[in-house]
Amino acid sequence: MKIQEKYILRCIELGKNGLGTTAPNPMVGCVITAGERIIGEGFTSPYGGPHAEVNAIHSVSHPELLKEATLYVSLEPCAHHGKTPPCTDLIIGSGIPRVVIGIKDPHSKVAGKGIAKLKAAGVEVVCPVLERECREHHKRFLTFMEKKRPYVILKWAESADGFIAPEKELREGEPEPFWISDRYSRQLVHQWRTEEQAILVGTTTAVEDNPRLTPRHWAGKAPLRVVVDRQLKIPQEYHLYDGTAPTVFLTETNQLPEPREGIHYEKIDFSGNLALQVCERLHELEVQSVIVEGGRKTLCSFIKAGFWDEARIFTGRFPLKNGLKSPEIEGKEVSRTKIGGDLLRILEND
Ligand SMILES: NC(=O)C1=CN([C@@H]2O[C@H](COP(=O)(O)OP(=O)(O)OC[C@H]3O[C@@H](n4cnc5c(N)ncnc54)[C@H](OP(=O)(O)O)[C@@H]3O)[C@@H](O)[C@H]2O)C=CC1
Ligand SMILES: Nc1c(N[C@@H]2O[C@H](COP(=O)(O)O)[C@@H](O)[C@H]2O)[nH]c(=O)[nH]c1=O
Ligand SMILES: [Zn+2]
Repeated sequence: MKIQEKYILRCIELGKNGLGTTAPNPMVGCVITAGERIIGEGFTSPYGGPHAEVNAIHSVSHPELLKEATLYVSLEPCAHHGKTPPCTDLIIGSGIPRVVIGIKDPHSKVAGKGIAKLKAAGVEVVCPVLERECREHHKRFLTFMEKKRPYVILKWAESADGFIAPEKELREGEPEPFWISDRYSRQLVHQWRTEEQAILVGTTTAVEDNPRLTPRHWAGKAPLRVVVDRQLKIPQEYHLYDGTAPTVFLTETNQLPEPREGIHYEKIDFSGNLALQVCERLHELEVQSVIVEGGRKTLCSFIKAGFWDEARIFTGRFPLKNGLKSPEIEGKEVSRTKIGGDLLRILEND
């Protein structure tokens, strides 16, 4: 079979339309070709809706062409009944003779069963194709399945001389964030918040900044707010208790306040490795990705445990001369971009 890698790249582009809405489902893309023409395309609908293959097959306006078509898909089609029926059944039923798959699905309910089912029905299958690109695209889902923890994105803003917060004297008055990065970076951060399932901060950040942690400057879904609060010292009149987004407090205390809508408490063990405890609990809660937005102690506990995948670091234009040092981190720098007056570096944990 002649495989056209460009159609798998197109699947990846299509799949990106599902960023932030499909989880815990993967954001799959699918292209159907007949000869040299694309006759159908689709991507995963928001969670609970049809999968990419179903949307692509239903987008074909001349279904008789399916008998000679090739279906390209970034991830192995499912073979099990989940919230929707198996995609393999629809592919086989529609008479598509060839399927080109980016990568196998590690989900225990699929893991090769989709490919086996297609082959058993006489469908010609090719897999993997552009494996590196498909793994990068499906990194959140794959990390969750393979490492049994969410994909972890560390994020902070540091001054030109490497501080993430000024000295206490500069922060008199109401608790609120001290802005180091500029408004363009802030908008980008709000976009990122809509792309991940959860956002996490440490106790001191919650107490000193009274953050909202919502994506107010970008349209999209607010992530689950997760706050480390061992002894529940964050005042209940703070924004994290305002009910504007579901919020989980990770605590060790049994004395929980009166229940409030959207506010949940999860007990974790604070005696050991915090990052490990957090990752295990988020895995149980089916959270596939989390942005850790500080502060220093919290970021350092994830770095020390090696539980991070990306670090997104803004460097502002101005020095602070003193204050709280930014975390020390080693990783492979994959990009450097100017965002307004700031420099954004992205590191990967290699
Ligand atoms: N520029 C930026 O991008 C950002 C700056 N900041 C700034 O950073 C400052 C806060 O940073 P920092 O003081 O390091 O505090 P953190 O926000 O990281 O919170 C640390 C606290 O969380 C609790 N905690 C319990 N166990 C652990 C553990 N194992 N690891 C980490 N924390 C644990 C502790 O509180 P307890 O003892 O009560 O249990 C600890 O003191 C603030 O001034 C904030 O404004 C914050 C975020 C981003
Ligand atoms: N100071 C600082 C950041 N601070 C982070 O943003 C949180 C505030 O979020 P919100 O209340 O939703 O606006 C704050 O608690 C901390 O986690 N972020 C940045 O991109 N740049 C900055 O200079
Ligand atoms: Zn499916």
